[in-house]
Amino acid sequence: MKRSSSNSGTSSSTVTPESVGLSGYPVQIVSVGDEHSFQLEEQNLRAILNKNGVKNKPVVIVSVAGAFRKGKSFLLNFFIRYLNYVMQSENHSDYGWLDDESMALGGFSWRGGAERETTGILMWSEPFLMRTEGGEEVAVLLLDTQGAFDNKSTVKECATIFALSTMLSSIQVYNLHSNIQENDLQHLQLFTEYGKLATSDVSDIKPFQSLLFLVRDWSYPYDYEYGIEGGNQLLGTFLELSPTQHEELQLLREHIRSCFETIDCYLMPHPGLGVATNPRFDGRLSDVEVLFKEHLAQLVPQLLNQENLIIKEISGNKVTAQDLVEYFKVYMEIFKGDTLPEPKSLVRATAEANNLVALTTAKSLYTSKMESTCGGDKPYLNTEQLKEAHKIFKQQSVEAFHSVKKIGGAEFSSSYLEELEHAIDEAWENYSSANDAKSILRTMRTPITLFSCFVICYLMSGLFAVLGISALVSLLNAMLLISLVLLATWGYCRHSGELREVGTKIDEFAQLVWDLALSGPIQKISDATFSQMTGLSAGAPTANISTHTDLTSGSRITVAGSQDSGLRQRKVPSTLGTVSGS
Ligand SMILES: Nc1nc2c(ncn2[C@@H]2O[C@H](COP(=O)(O)OP(=O)(O)OP(=O)(O)O)[C@@H](O)[C@H]2O)c(=O)[nH]1
Ligand SMILES: [Mg+2]
Repeated sequence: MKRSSSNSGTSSSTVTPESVGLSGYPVQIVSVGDEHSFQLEEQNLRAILNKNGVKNKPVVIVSVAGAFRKGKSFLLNFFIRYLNYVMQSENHSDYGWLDDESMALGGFSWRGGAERETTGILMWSEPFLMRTEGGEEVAVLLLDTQGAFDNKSTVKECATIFALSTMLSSIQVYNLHSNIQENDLQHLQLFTEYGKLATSDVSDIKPFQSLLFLVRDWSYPYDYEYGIEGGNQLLGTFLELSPTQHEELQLLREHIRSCFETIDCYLMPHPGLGVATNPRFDGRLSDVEVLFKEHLAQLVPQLLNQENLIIKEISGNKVTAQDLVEYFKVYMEIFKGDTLPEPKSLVRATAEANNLVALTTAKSLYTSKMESTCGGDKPYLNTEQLKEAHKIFKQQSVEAFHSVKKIGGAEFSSSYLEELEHAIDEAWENYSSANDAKSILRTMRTPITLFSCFVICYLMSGLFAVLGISALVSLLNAMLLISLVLLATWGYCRHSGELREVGTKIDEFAQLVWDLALSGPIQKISDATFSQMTGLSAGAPTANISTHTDLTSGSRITVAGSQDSGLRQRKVPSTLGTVSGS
């Protein structure tokens, strides 16, 4: 996983993570190519999200976005300090997390100076495994983003970074400076349109979860005091709808409120000139204004303590770390164009990823069950039992697919369902032939058949010789010879790996002989053994109740169902709601 190196700024220190004892480091996951194009660093992203112990965990994604040079990375590093402290402390308490006033601030690269520092989008290399208030273990991911409105980025570039981080985060911190301005809302315009479309049919799902307007260097505490109360009063005024407002402003405010589950505002005091203008400032708290520290101590837990962690959800489904890769890929595709995507193509992109994730999850359910039933190291399984297992696991997999709420409607999902069933049927072919290969009978069928022919011909020719029917004797001798030659040739082909077609032809011939002449009697012997052992007459379907062993847990399952299928007959919902499914 490639770590990102901090730009060699013209001014003060950029404190490296290891210099402050951090084992994690910033990883570039979206880089800016020439021509202002964006590139997903998929390998880097997978290296973080596909880690064992992380990939199946629901994710909390905290992103900080906004104008450049406004302390975004600086703030994120206090998030890192807080999360590390809580993870390492006794019973995960955050008490005293800011006590160390002499420690320099490391993590995402930050520094003073006029030139921008952060480019693209970076993710902290170590997800923080935390427990939510409900006790669910989640992976907390931190995203640092390229600042907007600098002299090197196009408007589209800034809007794309902001859009990507908003689409992908569960908590978007919108980092503003000194006040909330009307144009700050313009950035949210795209989401209001997207939000309307994405939730058009299901009003109880909001497309985005938490948006925090974080106003840095707030200088009017006499109007609205520092903190979340003052901030939400300011926000209330700012987002207020009034009849005298222009319709456009009214619509924007209405839609913003309808897009985010929670919208808050926090007013942060100025950290002091030592922070803002001292080129040698290294982030130690002893150089920071007391009031700023006090509000850090309030703001950061407000976002990150376990009661406030917000799990990323898309169309009502929790997103796991490995799902997130699919969403990143689809969104990167859609933002690749020269212009910002239309809201409806954003909805389509989300629907694609949402269905893809449902398909991948359902498919891995099938393969994990089949692996534990007839995987590589499992012994040969009777074909009928294996077929039954396949049917049951396929049914469960389809049900799992349908259980995920979908965006885009049943029509859109049907192609993914077909793809899932096709993939399962393909996998079934492999499992069934792999299982066959384990059956001695199957692998040795050709030599067993040829050798049985040889013995039968030998015995028969002896019998007919005694009876004096010479024509049959010579015929049987010829057949005996042929089976011997075929057996020797087959052995050579298998051993040397040459003349494969000849070997296959001999297998086909032996299969034919087996089906015609041998399988019947052998089947009778095995049925007799089966009824001897179970007291049941083999093969006859039991009226309406079929029992089978749940081949994963080994427990016996009795299912009501038609005589021959032994399957739970369950009607699969035919259509799904446009946004939320069955
Ligand atoms: N005035 C002020 N300066 C701050 C604040 N927080 C950090 N800084 C300073 O702002 C400068 C930039 O900090 P960064 O964290 O690199 O800013 P950024 O927003 O990540 O900048 P880009 O990566 O270029 O987008 C540093 O000198 C910080 O010390 C704040 O709340 N107010
Ligand atoms: Mg930065």
